Amino acid sequence: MKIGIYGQFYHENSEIYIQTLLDALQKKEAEVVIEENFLAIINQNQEITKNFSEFSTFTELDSSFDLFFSIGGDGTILKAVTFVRDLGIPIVGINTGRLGFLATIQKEEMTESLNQILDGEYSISERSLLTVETFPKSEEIHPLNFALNEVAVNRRNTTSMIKVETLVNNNYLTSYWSDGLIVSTPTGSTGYSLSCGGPVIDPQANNIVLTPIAPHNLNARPLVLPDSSVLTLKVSGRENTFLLSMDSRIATLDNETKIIIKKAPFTIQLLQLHDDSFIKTLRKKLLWGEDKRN
Ligand SMILES: NC(=O)c1ccc[n+]([C@@H]2O[C@H](COP(=O)([O-])OP(=O)(O)OC[C@H]3O[C@@H](n4cnc5c(N)ncnc54)[C@H](O)[C@@H]3O)[C@@H](O)[C@H]2O)c1
Ligand SMILES: Nc1ncnc2c1ncn2[C@@H]1O[C@H](COP(=O)(O)OP(=O)(O)OP(=O)(O)O)[C@@H](O)[C@H]1O
Repeated sequence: MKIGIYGQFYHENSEIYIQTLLDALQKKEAEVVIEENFLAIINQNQEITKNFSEFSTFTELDSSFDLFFSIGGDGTILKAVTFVRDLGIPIVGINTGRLGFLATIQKEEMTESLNQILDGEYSISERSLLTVETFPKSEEIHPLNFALNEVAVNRRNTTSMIKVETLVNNNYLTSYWSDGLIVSTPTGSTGYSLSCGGPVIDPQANNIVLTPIAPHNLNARPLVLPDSSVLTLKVSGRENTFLLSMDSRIATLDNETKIIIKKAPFTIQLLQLHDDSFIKTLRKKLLWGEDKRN
């Protein structure tokens, strides 16, 4: 069994979870490869007797890996996606962060969950992504021109609204006068899009959602589309530039840049324990069903 491990940060209670994971993998005689910066942080903070192999970029990973563990919160999982990309390696999120909406394992249930996973007792939740192309081409967005949660355009360095001219499959839809516009996947529908009034979309639904950010056109509402839709955006406004975000990554683009957003040709496999489900996550993380009247 060949395992990749990635984390962004190390804080007071990381040690126990990292050691628990390494011990469980050692018991299974797994080959463990740790992202080089994370390995350096671990070595600075805790005694590790074994010399682990390390990787630094996507190019050093391949489909021979069986699992890819992300130790942190959702932000760390989003960064882990930039290593795994289209390799089809199942991602296992261990939540040592705050919300941990995307995580597979909550730290309190780590040992039991790890045993199930290493015994193959899990399923895969396949998640669609979005890709972005711009004209003129922006080197800033490449090579990570994809997003698991959402692609968004936002005003930059101004309190003035931007205008987001939006076409769906080359048919003019509308121009959003707003702080910005979110194009979200089902996975991202519980992230930024939800905070801006977007709907929750089951990850198995083949949809995307356009959610405007504080739209001034008061009749503007989130729009759910088939994920086969190709979107063309063109931003203008008082400032000469605007922000394009892909999950946690941002780029500054010039007004009038043509942005093409469509479904990515690859998916991300999020590992899911047998007794977990999206519905259960809604209850656990968004506290659905917690109404005292129930
Ligand atoms: N106002 C907002 O709600 C807002 C603003 C910016 C970004 N975000 C989200 O944060 C993501 C980046 O995560 P980060 O940790 O780097 O940023 P962060 O540190 O600002 O945390 C954003 C919060 O959103 C949660 N989150 C991220 N993806 C989620 C998802 N798919 N479903 C439910 N909650 C999710 C994270 O757990 C975290 O609590 C973006 O992709 C975007 O979806 C939300
Ligand atoms: N800029 C930072 N500097 C230091 N530690 C950070 C920083 N950002 C996040 N962390 C810590 O690193 C861990 C992983 O961060 P990550 O962004 O993945 O999770 P989070 O955003 O805190 O949690 P979640 O995304 O699940 O709400 C978290 O426990 C968090 O406390």
